[in-house]
Amino acid sequence: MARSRWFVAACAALALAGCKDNAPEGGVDTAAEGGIDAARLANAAADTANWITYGRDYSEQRYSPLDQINEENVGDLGLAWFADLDTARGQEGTPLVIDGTIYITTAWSKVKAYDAATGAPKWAYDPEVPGEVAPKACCDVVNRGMAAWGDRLFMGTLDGRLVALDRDTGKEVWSKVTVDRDQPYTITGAPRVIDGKVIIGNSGAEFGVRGYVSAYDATNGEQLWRFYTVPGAPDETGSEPEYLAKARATWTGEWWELGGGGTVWDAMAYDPALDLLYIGVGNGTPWNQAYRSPGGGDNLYLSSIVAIRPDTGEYVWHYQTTPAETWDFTATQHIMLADLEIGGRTRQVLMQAPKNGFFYVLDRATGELISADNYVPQNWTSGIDMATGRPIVLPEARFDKTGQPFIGTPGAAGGHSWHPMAFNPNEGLVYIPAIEAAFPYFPEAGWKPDRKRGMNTGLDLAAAAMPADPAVRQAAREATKGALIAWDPVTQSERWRVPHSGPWNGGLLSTGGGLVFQGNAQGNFIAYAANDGRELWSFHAQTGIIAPPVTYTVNGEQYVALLAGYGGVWPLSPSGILSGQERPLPNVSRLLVFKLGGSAKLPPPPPAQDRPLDPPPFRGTEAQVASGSYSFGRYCSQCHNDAAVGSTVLPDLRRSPALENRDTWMAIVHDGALKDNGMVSFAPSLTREQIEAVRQYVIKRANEDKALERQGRS
Ligand SMILES: O=C(O)c1cc(C(=O)O)c2c(n1)C(=O)C(=O)c1cc(C(=O)O)[nH]c1-2
Ligand SMILES: [Ca+2]
Repeated sequence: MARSRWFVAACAALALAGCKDNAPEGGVDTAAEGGIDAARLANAAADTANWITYGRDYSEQRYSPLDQINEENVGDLGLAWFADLDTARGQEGTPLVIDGTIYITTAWSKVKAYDAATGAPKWAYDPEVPGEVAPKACCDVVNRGMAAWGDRLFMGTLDGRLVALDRDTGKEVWSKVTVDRDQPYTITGAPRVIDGKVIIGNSGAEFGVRGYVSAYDATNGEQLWRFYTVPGAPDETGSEPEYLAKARATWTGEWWELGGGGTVWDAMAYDPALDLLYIGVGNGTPWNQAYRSPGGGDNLYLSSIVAIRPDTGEYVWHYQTTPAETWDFTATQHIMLADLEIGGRTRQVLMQAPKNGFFYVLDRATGELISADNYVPQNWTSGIDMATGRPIVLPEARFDKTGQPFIGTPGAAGGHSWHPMAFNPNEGLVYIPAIEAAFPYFPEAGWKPDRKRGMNTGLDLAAAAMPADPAVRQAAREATKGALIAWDPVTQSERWRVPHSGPWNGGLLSTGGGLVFQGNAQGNFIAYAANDGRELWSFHAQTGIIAPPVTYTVNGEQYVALLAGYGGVWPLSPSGILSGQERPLPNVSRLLVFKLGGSAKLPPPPPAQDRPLDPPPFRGTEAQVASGSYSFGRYCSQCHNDAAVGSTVLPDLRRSPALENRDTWMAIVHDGALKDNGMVSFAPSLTREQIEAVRQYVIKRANEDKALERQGRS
């Protein structure tokens, strides 16, 4: 096939020496006139009016040169318009803005389009994800965004579809199921489009799946290639590509039974000149390596950054951040590309601040480790051995080997999660929405997987539950924080930081106006000075913010937009007392759009509707509490919080009216009365006796917390 129109255009636009013809024989060429094509995507960084791909451009820098809103005038920023959303779950999406229209994805994989200047709704799309899919999602029913190509938009749905929508009408053009629906796969991450190929990963490594990314033809949804991140069952040995055969030698036991993990659930980036697609690979299943790969081994390509050819899915290089990972240390975090002056020469680098707490700078052509240093405190490692590129792991951290509990820092939430970072080329800084939170890893002796319900971690999540002890709780609160960190990737050092009272804050935007924007758990959307972190402006959004902002122009006027709506893993799974919120904020999901002089007002916040903590008296037995506590940790705490100390996004079971009545509880937990809301039946995994024991456990927990509340010591 001759060089296609778009490709010549992209090369000309980029003036890239390395730009070469790599279109496959009979490959796709779906660039539409006036739509998004390769040239437009390659030029996205300079296209300040728009935000046409997840990370703003293929390098995922989330830096916009726009400077109409700047350090001098940001105090005049005000709400231009807002739109209420029809879900009250975590909003993590990055909007796309294309030629005056803003497109968002919300929780439950819904899509909406609005006039980007006025907020007039244009269309809405609902893929009608069945509520029953929710428990397959480890970390809320979230969606992070879309990709654009031609006159279409592409998104993954929580139930594993890749959907193509007509950008003008929101009508579905095609839809493909990208996963085995009998397995606990979901999709939360945004696809990317390269050369008419839609690249999409998936999620599920807390439960038991085999990770991969796939490419689909944007024209018709035909699958073009699939790249597995971990080797499959032994019967695949003969047919597997070399990179998987190499990986096979780094595993032992029967890892394929639970899939091995290695999901590509968030980060991707693309270098058009090198023609390399970078994917971030997640943790293993189960977390505890003693059960996953009992003889040890690096378990490639878990926790790795892998470079692949977007045309063919061919492996090029990899860098494993955490060999033999056992702490849920994903390397799925934001992958950002930049050209930096290091050691007197310009290096083409790839940067990542994955969960394990190291900030990595790699050569993105070769995967060579240039430097790494910790951006948050760590207690699992004493640093990186630069000769091998491997972390030096402290023996006590390997709970899988010692069989002893380990309180790890960073923990399973990571030093940084999916919340996007941002770059400022003028300051030479990467801004990191960092997390400082430990996790109690208690290995479970004699652990057995459950393929039907609940997480498969190989840990005893009940043994590590937060006790009703005010001193322990206070210590945990003090140790659980967040920060906006301005990181110099050349010197691997922190230039400044803004401390946050809680760990779970919003993704970032950096602008040519010398600003860094971030929302936080307290519900404040704040503009900081890019050079020293001074707070310059703030807006209260009535709900916690986790999503990253974007910026764009319409008719020459600059706007800043973001989704508000607290959720994601933190409000669902860790104890609700570790939110860092001064007062619990409800989920009020909205799209908020700001401009200079904007004067729109939000309606008054909804009244606090917390039911009082007023449980029935505890009349259960100690045996019930022991059984119920174990089941709660394994099956319930994923969504209803550690030790049942709820937050504001999902029902706080300590306050549930169903606690009063055994039959009501059974109708919900055993019979699945609320399955359409996501609360499925747990009968496949738990007997009626065990379900009743969970009720008794929650009643006991609620009474303990009520007693503390009375003493004013919760
Ligand atoms: O292993 C996986 O497949 C997987 C998927 C996801 C996801 O899709 O949201 C998360 C995680 N892991 C994870 O470890 C994690 O901390 C996490 C946080 C969030 C979130 O949206 O708040 N998702 C996920
Ligand atoms: Ca995970």
